Amino acid sequence: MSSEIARVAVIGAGQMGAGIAEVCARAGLDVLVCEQDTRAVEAGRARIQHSLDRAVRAGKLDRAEAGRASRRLRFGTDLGELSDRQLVIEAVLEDEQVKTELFATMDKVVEDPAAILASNTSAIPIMRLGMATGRAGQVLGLHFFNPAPVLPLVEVVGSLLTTPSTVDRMERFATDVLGKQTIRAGDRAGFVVNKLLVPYLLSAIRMVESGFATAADVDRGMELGTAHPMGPLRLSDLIGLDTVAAIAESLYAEFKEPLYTPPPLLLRMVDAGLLGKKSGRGFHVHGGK
Ligand SMILES: CC(=O)CC(=O)SCCNC(=O)CCNC(=O)[C@H](O)C(C)(C)COP(=O)(O)OP(=O)(O)OC[C@H]1O[C@@H](n2cnc3c(N)ncnc32)[C@H](O)[C@@H]1OP(=O)(O)O
Ligand SMILES: NC(=O)C1=CN([C@@H]2O[C@H](COP(=O)(O)OP(=O)(O)OC[C@H]3O[C@@H](n4cnc5c(N)ncnc54)[C@H](OP(=O)(O)O)[C@@H]3O)[C@@H](O)[C@H]2O)C=CC1
Repeated sequence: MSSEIARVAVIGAGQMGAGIAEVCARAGLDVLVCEQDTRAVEAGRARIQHSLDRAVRAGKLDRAEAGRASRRLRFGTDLGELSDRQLVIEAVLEDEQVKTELFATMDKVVEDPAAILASNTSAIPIMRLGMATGRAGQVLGLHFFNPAPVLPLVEVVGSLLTTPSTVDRMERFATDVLGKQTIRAGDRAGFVVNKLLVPYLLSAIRMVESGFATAADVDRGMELGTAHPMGPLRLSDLIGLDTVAAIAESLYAEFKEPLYTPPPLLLRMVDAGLLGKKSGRGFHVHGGK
């Protein structure tokens, strides 16, 4: 059944939306990428091209196949173009109001009543997104990991109202079509991975905030001492400090446990526009965005 999905859309072409769109195009799907304006479209297009070129340089992707993947991507700014899509994956910023408004619009615009609406949210309960639509049975979380073309996992999250056939179908789609590996997670803020990962990132930020250790030493400690590919401050910078703060807010709102509260240093860095890799500076300075 999963092979029936040929026409997908990805909304948002930031670091995750671009990565998910690339994964879908490389899997042979017809991909529409929607962004807010032409500036964001061009930034998203460049992000995907850069990543495809990188895969070609690394010998992971044939140049001709990269060209075919590029040609499977179409970009636009008009959500009306979603009308013929069979699956829409939302990957805009981690803001519940923005996402619920978008789900309501997607529901109106996508014509096929059997089409599936998915969110790449890091932590927002799927039920809230489903309830913004008239098809909560076909709304679920498809949570990719950064960088999406590289990391194999997709968390599949059904809400209380998502039909079991939707969850089964999307699990097969993620494995058989996209070549990912899946786990199922319950519909609680943060699902499985972020509920474990984010308190660790917040603890590392608290260590830096208190002067207990420097960001460089915390990162070196975890990289050299536990073989993590990147330490928690560098990883927070990769994710985006605005996104880390938003995930912490969702976790705290759901569980009311102090370990989920965003440290003031994190909030001040977000206020200052020090968002990590995407803004050029966070806990570390980054050469490229
Ligand atoms: C917040 C959420 O909701 C959920 C999340 O995503 S949590 C964050 C999860 N992500 C992580 O934990 C990332 C941890 N870090 C890593 O896995 C690695 O450091 C990394 C893959 C990002 C980079 O790996 P590295 O070995 O340091 O660098 P590098 O050698 O440049 O890259 C390794 C490979 O990834 C590829 N790669 C790295 N960044 C990439 C990107 N942004 N896009 C595409 N490909 C990328 C490289 O091309 C390279 O491919 P080859 O092995 O085929 O050459
Ligand atoms: N970063 C990560 O490691 C991971 C993030 N996620 C989740 O993926 C989603 C996207 O995150 P990420 O790609 O990192 O974020 P980015 O900041 O890289 O991209 C966010 C995207 O949302 C767009 N956007 C901003 N405001 C609006 C709006 N009002 N309406 C529509 N689109 C808007 C942005 O466009 P513009 O450029 O014009 O502002 C941009 O394309 C979030 O839900 C996040 O939690 C999931 C897994 C990992």
